[in-house]
Amino acid sequence: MTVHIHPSIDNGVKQGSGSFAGGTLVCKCADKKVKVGVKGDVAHNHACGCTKCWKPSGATFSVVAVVPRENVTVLENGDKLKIVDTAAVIQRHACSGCGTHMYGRIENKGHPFFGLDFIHPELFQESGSAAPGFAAFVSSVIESGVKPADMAGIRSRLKELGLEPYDCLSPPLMDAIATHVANSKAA
Ligand SMILES: N[C@@H](CCC(=O)N[C@@H](CSCO)C(=O)NCC(=O)O)C(=O)O
Ligand SMILES: [Zn+2]
Ligand SMILES: [Zn+2]
Repeated sequence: MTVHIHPSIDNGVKQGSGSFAGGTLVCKCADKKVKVGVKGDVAHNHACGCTKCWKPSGATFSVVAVVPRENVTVLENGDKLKIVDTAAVIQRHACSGCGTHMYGRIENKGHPFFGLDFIHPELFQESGSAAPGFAAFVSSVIESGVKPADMAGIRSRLKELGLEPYDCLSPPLMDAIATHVANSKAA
């Protein structure tokens, strides 16, 4: 069985240049494209199996990373952006023309990841941004219709690609969340 994870990594994970200075995210509309500028490189890039992150056609996983929110600026056709789910922790601003999620923003100041926006590096018109380094919410692909029997093959392929599979976030990110919670309780 051929396991498709995501078109940007199915032929191997291409490492970033290490000096990506930022770029422009572009939606998939034929005209009046939404363009979003991002300063600097991305961090914590990962494949995400959750049902909420945007996946291109045919992908089982999304590829999603974070950048400081102050580094994100809507450049063109921002009037086409609509929040997918205003009740979600991550408010995903999607193009109403093509459905592409252009950036996801956390507005809850108490959230461990407040200050970071979620973006999809494959939308950069420039190459060289940091590569994905792990896979998160892997079991969640079952919620999107993947058969439980296919999970062993999916985890095996992720490992082959060098993306350690986790059913939540990576240990460093889970530690960061727990540290934030502990500090909030202590305060
Ligand atoms: N099983 C659920 C999991 C959804 C989920 O918790 N997703 C994470 C990771 S998104 C990027 O890594 C999350 O933080 N979600 C917050 C939000 O989406 O607002 C499912 O698959 O739906
Ligand atoms: Zn669009
Ligand atoms: Zn996700």
